[in-house]
Amino acid sequence: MKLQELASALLITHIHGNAETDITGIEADSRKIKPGYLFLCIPGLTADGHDYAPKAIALGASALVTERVLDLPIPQLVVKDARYAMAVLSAHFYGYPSKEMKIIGFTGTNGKTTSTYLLERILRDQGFVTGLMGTIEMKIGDTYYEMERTTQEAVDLQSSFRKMCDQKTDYCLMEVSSHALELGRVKGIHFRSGIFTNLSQDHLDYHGTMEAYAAAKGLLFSRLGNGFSLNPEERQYAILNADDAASLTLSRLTAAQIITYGIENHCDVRATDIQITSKGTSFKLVSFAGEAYFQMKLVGKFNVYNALGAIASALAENVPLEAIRNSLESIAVVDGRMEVVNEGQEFLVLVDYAHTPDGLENALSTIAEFAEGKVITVFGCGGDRDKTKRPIMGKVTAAYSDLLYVTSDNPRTEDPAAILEDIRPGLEEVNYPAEKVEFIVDRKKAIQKAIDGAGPKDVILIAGKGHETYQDIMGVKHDFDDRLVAKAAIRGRGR
Ligand SMILES: CC(=O)N[C@H]1[C@@H](OP(=O)(O)OP(=O)(O)OC[C@H]2O[C@@H](n3ccc(=O)[nH]c3=O)[C@H](O)[C@@H]2O)O[C@H](CO)[C@@H](O)[C@@H]1O[C@H](C)C(=O)N[C@@H](C)C(=O)N[C@H](CCC(=O)O)C(=O)O
Ligand SMILES: Nc1ncnc2c1ncn2[C@@H]1O[C@H](COP(=O)(O)OP(=O)(O)OP(=O)(O)O)[C@@H](O)[C@H]1O
Ligand SMILES: N[C@H](CCC[C@H](N)C(=O)O)C(=O)O
Ligand SMILES: [Mg+2]
Repeated sequence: MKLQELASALLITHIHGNAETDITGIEADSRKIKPGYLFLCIPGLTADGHDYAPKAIALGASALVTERVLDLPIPQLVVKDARYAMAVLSAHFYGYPSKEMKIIGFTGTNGKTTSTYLLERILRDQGFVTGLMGTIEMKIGDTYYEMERTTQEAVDLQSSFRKMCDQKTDYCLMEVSSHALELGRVKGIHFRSGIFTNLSQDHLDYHGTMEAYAAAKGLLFSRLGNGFSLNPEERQYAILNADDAASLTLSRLTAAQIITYGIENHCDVRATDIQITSKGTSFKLVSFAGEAYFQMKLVGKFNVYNALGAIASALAENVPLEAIRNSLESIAVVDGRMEVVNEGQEFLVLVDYAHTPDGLENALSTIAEFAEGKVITVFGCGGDRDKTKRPIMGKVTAAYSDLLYVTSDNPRTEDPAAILEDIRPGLEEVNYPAEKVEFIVDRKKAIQKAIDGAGPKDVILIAGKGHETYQDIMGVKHDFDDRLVAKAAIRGRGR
C-alpha cells in the first residue's frame, strides 16, 4: 500500500516527502520494525515513540507517522493525534477486518477470561469458527499464540483480526480491558455485542478513581447500537449484569438492544435455585427463550454469573437453549480458575486467579459454602499495580481464612517484602490473630508450608496467579506454576 493511500483514511494530515512510498507493514514498536514498514511514533506515558524513529529507520522503516516533522531522511505522515491515527491507519491497512466477523467484547473487573471460554465452547459446538483473545492466550482456529497483554495494541489487534478473517472466523471473543478502552486500542472496532461482567476495585493506580475506571468500561457500550436494523445480523447487543449497580449507567450510555442477566434482580436471563458444592453448581434458568436446569462442573456463584452472560449472548446469536446447556455442562474447568490440584491427597487444593478484593471474596465465599475442614489461603499482591487494593485484599482474606500465608505474587519492580507489608494493615484492622498468619516472601515456600500443615478435609486456596507459568521479579520471568509447585509439595509431604 502507498503512503498516500494510507493517508486517505484521515481528513487532516500532511505528507512530508514522497507520498508514493510503499508501505509493507505497520508497527508502533521500533523493536519490531522490518524493512518497508511504517513506524508510528506514539507519545506514551513512559516513553515518546518519536525518540525511537532513528532506531526504526536503522531497521529499515520506509516512512513515519509523526505529530511533528522530524529532521530525519524518510517520508513522514504528520497527524494531529498519533494514537488515534494508529487505530484508524491499522484498520485501513488491514482492510477493516472487524466488519467481516462478529466480535463480542467482554469487559468488567472479574470474569472476562472465564466468560470468553464459556461462550467459545457454546459457539464452537454449534460449528462456528471462533477466535479468542485475552489474558491466557490468543487462539486463531486451532493455533495458539502467547499474549503480552490482555488486550493488544491497535496495530496488533487489527493484524490479529485479519488473520482470524483469513481463517474464516465467524466469531471473535475478546476481553476488552479498561486500559485498552482508555488508551484507544479498540477505537473503530465494530462490536456485535458488549458483555459487562461486574465492577469492583482494581487498577486505581492507572485510572485514579472508581468513577474514571467505570467511565473507561462505559466506552465499550457508548459506541454500541448506533444504526438500527431490521436484519438480526446487523443488530448490536449490550449484555448487562442486572445485579451490578454500574449497569444502570451503561444502559443509559448505549443505543444497543439490552439483555440483562442476574440472580437477585428482575432480568431477562435469570438463575434461581442455585446449589453450590465442591464438585459443581446447579441452577434453574428462567429466560425470554424458555427455562432449563443446568448442572455445571464449574464451581462458585460467580461462575453462575459468568454462565448467565454467556447464555444471554448465545441466545442473542440464536443458539437453542438445550444446546447451550449441553455445552456449558461439558466444561470441566477454565485454566487456572478454581482449578483442582489432585495428587490423591485427603484435602482439597484449588488454584485460582483471584487478584482483586472482589475476586478473593468470591473465591473464598464459594469455598465457605462447602469447606468441612480449615480454610487455608495463600495469596499476595502484584507489584507495580494498584497499591490501595493490598490492605483490602488482606482484610477480605482474613474474614474467610483459618490460616493465612501472605506471600509474593509478581513483585515486578517493587521490593517483595514491602508489598507484603502493604497487606498487613488489612489484617490488623480486623485483629487477625498473629498465630494464624505467616508472611513468607518466597511463594514456593509459602505453598509448601500450607500444604505440609493441611489436615483431612481442609481446603487450600492458592490465589492470584491461576494459569500463569512464571513469576515476574525485576522484569525477569522465572518459571513458576502454582499447580506444579502444589503438586510437588503434596508428593513431598512428610519427607
Ligand atoms: C498503561 C499501559 O497499558 N501502558 C501501555 C502503553 O504504554 P504507552 O502507550 O504509554 O507507551 P510507552 O511505553 O510510553 O511507549 C511509547 C511508544 O514508544 C514505543 N517504544 C518504546 C520503547 C522502544 O524501545 N521502542 C518503541 O518504539 C512503544 O511501543 C510506544 O508505542 O503501550 C505500551 C506499548 O503497547 C505498553 O507496553 C504499555 O503497557 C504497560 C507496560 C502495561 O503494563 N500495561 C498493563 C497495565 C495493561 O495494559 N494491562 C491490561 C490488562 C489489565 C487487566 O485485565 O487486568 C491489558 O490490556 O493487558
Ligand atoms: N463473575 C465474577 N465475579 C467475581 N469474581 C469472579 C467472577 N469470575 C471470576 N471471578 C474471580 O476472579 C478471578 C479472575 O477471573 P477471570 O480471569 O475470568 O477474570 P478477568 O476479568 O479476565 O481478569 P483480568 O482482569 O485479570 O483479565 C477468578 O479466578 C475468580 O476468583
Ligand atoms: N491483568 C492483571 C493481572 C494480575 C495478575 C496478578 N498475578 C498480578 O500479577 O498482579 C494485571 O495486570 O493487573
Ligand atoms: Mg482476563
